[in-house]
Amino acid sequence: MATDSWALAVDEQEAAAESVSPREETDDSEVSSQNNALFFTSFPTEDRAAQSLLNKLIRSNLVDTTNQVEVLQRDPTSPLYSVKSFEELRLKPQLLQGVYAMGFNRPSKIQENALPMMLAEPPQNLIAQSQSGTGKTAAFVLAMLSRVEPGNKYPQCLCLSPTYELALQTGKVIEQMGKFHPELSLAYAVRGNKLERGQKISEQIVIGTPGTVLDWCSKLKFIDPKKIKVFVLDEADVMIATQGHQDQSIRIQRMLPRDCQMLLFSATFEDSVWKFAQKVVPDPNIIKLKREEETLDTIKQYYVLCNNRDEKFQALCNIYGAITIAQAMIFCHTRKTAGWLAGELSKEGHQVALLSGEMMVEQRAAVIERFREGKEKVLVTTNVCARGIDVEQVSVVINFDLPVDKDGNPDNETYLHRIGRTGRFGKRGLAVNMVDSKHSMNILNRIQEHFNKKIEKLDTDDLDEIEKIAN
Ligand SMILES: Nc1ncnc2c1ncn2[C@@H]1O[C@H](COP(=O)(O)OP(=O)(O)OP(=O)(O)O)[C@@H](O)[C@H]1O
Repeated sequence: MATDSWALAVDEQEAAAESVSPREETDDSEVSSQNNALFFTSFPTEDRAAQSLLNKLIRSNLVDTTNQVEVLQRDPTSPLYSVKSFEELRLKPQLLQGVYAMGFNRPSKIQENALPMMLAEPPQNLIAQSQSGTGKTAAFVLAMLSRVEPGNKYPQCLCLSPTYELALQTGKVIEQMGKFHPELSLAYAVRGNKLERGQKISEQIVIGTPGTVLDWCSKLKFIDPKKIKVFVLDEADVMIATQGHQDQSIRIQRMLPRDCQMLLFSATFEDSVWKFAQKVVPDPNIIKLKREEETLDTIKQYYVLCNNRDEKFQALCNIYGAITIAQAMIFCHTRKTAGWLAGELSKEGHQVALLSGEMMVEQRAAVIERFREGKEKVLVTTNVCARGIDVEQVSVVINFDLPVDKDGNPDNETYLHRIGRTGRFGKRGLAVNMVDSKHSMNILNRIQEHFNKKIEKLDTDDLDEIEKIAN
């Protein structure tokens, strides 16, 4: 594909429209004098004595942070492996405190490799790929927190997320990691955060979705883009490959100073997107995975043969009947199927949450929050939730429908992001794909070929077999 025609055409199909809903980008820049305390955060200092004790316990390993992670962080073939400690990464003391308070013992591979590049002087650009759930967010958040000058009360770091709920999630990570830096503050440039016209914001870090950030930088002038030192694109490939996001991101980039540091992160980069990224980011450092490294061995992948939707539902019930599932995410192709499935699961007595693209972004964020808190154990969704969402307890991902693009071809990137909602940071995960036709078997085979990874067949009528895969 030529680099100038790489952008995906606006997707006509409902399913693709879900992948990144444009909803959060519509008309979110109205000006009002509403109270926005929710969207502006300064970082409080906590009880330091208690915190320092906790830090010591964590460092001395008296507070357990799952054995599995410990083991993987010592395995050179694991993406969590690291030879360095956080101290060796030369983070500021307040950030070290933040990192340890979050329960992190050692950096992951991407953190160990990317941080020195991101913190080098003079600042260097970076395009980085690392598997889902391996700590990319923490990596670029630490870079931003390291680069801001707290005494300067204006935005210096700008981070773009493709969706409202991801922006909120990343914002929470910034707040947690920066909480020992009381003089730092964060603004959320998202739909619903309405400011007085003419206001200049004083927060040093801004996290937001592209449409709102663009308005804040241009039309509304809440941010002076010329003062931005670090520009982060999270889920960079989807930002580049989605027409609306791409236009907005490029327009923001053009307003930034020439020497502004650009950091692009994602778990996946389709070839044409990767080439484009290299074109728009001057002299980047590059961290790229080989194709066979993209999938995580900690996520076991299976498929189930069915003949129709009802059989897929029955297979799902059998899985639930055989194994204990902490929390599950189930992906459907359309809102309609997601709605139907959520209804059927509820009838079976499951606590189900439904999340799809037609919901208001605030509603979507609330649904995710309830799911994160464990109020619902099953989240039925579409591609709108395929990326980035980090809920530790998700032990199973079900592809009720396999991910396909608008031409009906396998959407390998979405597949990887969907199954990556489980198996976060060394946890074990299970991904089950429902295959209901020759066509979907063909899709599955092509996904296997793409990643050169065998997806095993599972007979869901055999309860013993299901039990085995969960062990
Ligand atoms: N060094 C670390 N030690 C322990 N846990 C960590 C560390 N770094 C990150 N984590 C945790 O691992 C989980 C996954 O991290 P994160 O969300 O940053 O992954 P990601 O690579 O951005 O994933 P995705 O590709 O899905 O967006 C989070 O819950 C995070 O708190």
